[in-house]
Amino acid sequence: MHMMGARKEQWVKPMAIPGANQYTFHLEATDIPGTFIKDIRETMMKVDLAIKPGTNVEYLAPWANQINMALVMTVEPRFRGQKFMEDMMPKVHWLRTLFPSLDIEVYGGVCPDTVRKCAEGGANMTVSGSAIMRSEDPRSVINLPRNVCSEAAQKLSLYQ
Ligand SMILES: O=C(CO)[C@@H](O)[C@H](O)COP(=O)(O)O
Repeated sequence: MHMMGARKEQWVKPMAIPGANQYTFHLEATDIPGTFIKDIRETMMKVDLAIKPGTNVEYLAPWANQINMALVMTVEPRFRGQKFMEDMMPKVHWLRTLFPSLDIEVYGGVCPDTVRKCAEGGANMTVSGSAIMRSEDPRSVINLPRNVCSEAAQKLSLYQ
């Protein structure tokens, strides 16, 4: 679950009870990320921490060892079909360098033309909405990130 609305704290247990297994919240939306992480962890869900395009990635670093995944948003949260913000890739690369085993996701405007940039930056997970819905071959759009991310991860590990 990627929670973008207000009062996300109140939804932790209602999401866990029917079976959600991961809970993504935005760093910008809480003053108490540590408490929130602990509350999610207690439900046995994975903890994922997201940052919006305007947020400095260094604010995420103190929490990186307590989460399962960092989500670097490449559009402003809200609307489908926005343009991929390539200038977010340095954030992904910075996180990958500091936290080599952290899952890093990119979300927003990810399509066959942009997925390689995400993977080369260091993302190992991507989310696509519009690209799949608009494609005449949605299966290939779904499969491509898996192949591209795994190739890029191999290359990145060769350079380390
Ligand atoms: O939900 C959001 C952002 O909050 C939408 O921007 C889209 O769901 C992102 O996916 P794409 O359509 O850009 O792939």
